[in-house]
Amino acid sequence: MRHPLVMGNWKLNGSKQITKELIEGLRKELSGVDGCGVAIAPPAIYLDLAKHAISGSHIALGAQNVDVNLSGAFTGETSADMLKDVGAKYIIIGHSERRTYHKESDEFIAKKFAVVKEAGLVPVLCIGETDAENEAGKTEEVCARQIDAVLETQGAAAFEGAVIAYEPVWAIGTGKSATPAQAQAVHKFIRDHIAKKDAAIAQQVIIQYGGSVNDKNAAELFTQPDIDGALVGGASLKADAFAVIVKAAAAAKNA
Ligand SMILES: O=C(CO)COP(=O)(O)O
Repeated sequence: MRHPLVMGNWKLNGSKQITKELIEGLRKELSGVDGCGVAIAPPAIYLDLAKHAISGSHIALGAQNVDVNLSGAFTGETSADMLKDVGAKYIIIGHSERRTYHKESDEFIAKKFAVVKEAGLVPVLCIGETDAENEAGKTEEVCARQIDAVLETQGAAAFEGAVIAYEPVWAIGTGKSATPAQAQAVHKFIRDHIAKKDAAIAQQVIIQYGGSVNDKNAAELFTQPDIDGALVGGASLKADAFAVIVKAAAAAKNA
């Protein structure tokens, strides 16, 4: 039985003060909420502070990126071992903002996937099509290609305990979420695509939806059978809105 996971991707936002206050707010709002995994991914520089602030709560720590190398002359990078050392568990890789602004390729992201698994951490593999690809009817082709980069190099077993986040690029930060039916169709395609290699692995993989998820639209998204929580950007910066999303996922799970 899959558990939903709601994860906040803070992106390039926050400060020491905001990190402490946001986590304090989340702890209050989420106490007693059960049935849904919760994680936050603050900027790397605040991970250690966040780890202390979430201590004793159910909130897990995530990171927004990782390097493919474990150590050495790679100025400015952060390794999987370092993320593990500070207590991060869920590592976002392949976010569309990194694919776009940092020209990360499917192959490079697949290497990150392997490094994260090797460190015993959980990859959160972001995939999704652009507006133009969507218009051209290439959604499934793009998602399959982005998943195949991992499937064909590491096999279906690599997805055991892993998380996939379907984030259509046109829905990110636009206020224009995919409809529950649209997202469900793609989530089912993704699960079926993995099932062609290994049905059991496909059944257990968590597939989050991401892209303009907020406190108003979350509950309906979570009624869909293949939507296992969400990767939340903007709304994860407000404790009350993020808590509503977590509670909606927990309620859908317990329904
Ligand atoms: O990119 C996202 C999460 O990784 C989604 O961002 P928004 O929720 O702000 O659209």
